[in-house]
Amino acid sequence: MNLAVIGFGNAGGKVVDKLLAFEEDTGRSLWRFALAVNSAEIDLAKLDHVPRDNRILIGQTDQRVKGRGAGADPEVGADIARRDHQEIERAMDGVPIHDIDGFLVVAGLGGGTGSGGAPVIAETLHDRYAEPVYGLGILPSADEGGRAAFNAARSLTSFTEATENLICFDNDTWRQHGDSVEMGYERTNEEIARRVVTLLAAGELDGSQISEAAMDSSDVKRTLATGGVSSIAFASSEVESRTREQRGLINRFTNGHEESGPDENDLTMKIHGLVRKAVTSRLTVPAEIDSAERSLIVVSGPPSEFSQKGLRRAREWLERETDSVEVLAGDDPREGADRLSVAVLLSNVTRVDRIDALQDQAVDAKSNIQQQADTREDEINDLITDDAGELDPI
Ligand SMILES: Nc1nc2c(ncn2[C@@H]2O[C@H](COP(=O)(O)OP(=O)(O)OP(=O)(O)O)[C@@H](O)[C@H]2O)c(=O)[nH]1
Repeated sequence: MNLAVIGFGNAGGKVVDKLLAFEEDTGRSLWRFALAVNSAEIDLAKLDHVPRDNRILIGQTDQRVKGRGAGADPEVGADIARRDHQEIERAMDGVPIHDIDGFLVVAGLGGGTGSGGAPVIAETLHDRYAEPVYGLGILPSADEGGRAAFNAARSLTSFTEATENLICFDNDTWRQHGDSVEMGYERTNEEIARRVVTLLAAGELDGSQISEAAMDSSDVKRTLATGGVSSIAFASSEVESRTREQRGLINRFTNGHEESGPDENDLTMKIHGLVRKAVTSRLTVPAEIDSAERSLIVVSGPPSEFSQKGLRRAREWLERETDSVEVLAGDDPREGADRLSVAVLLSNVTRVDRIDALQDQAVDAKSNIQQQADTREDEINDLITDDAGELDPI
């Protein structure tokens, strides 16, 4: 696919930066336009890959923001996104609209700018362009507290409604003991980029080789066109360089039509095994896979490692596991790649415990926030006046 990507807020910008870095490192070219929008000047300055002219500071004239962020208040994030929409839209004029299959809006949902602003910009894009708008929403980890859960649960509803599909990534699931916050984010952002780029680069028109079972961007679009929330599974294995060269040679002699031979069974098992491994290991957000409406398998790597039989078996296996006939599978040839990677999109998953838990935490937080607001004025009064009311203020 070819996409325009927009990062909203601090996490949104950092993840977009990583998506661009991963694209560059792996010789892909799926991002046809990248924009970072934030209310904190300092966060925009830290980005490495988003071009300077494509970094937009919003909310500068808002007294609550003044270039320093939305203070984890999504109402502020939504307000400034609405108020400064013209500036954002002006920047979006640079999108090569005839060259893209859709938009991807990225944000962390636990804060203010991304949580409130991303659904607003998704809706604006939806109204202005015919191309589909997808979301990538990062859920806060449980230990970030009630306010982050409250923001994320509210944003999840509006972001899902404003997009064709919201791919979720759960920080709680990917947290590791011993990581500092920044180190943890650096690592998780790389994991996000690996998964999202491997999945969405399939079918990109970049002049690279087209294989017999090549994934088409319309397949990816169809799988994403369900509405709701999605999760990505991923696994990869190293390609031994000698084997790669040997297979490449055989492929050249047989014009890529090698159907059987001593290696064919190995390749079939390898691809089938990788798909099983991906789906049974950690997903971007843990979900019951048989609740997915549609799925898509992308196998990416050197074409000498591909096996159509392996792909077919993997698809049949996933159809059984998801109890659905809506499973598409294809490959994405990357000559020279040193890994064989599999990304599986589980689209419109409806049983996601982590989202239920986030909503429970948000409901508790809402009643705490309400309770504290109700009693706060009395408590302040109690503190600043004497018990018997004998003292007069000056
Ligand atoms: N995976 C990942 N999550 C992040 C990162 N930075 C922040 N987050 C998550 O994103 C949420 C929102 O944080 P930010 O993006 O900093 O907030 P913001 O949208 O800029 O909003 P304000 O700071 O209130 O203006 C946090 O609650 C974290 O859960 C990151 O680099 N990677």
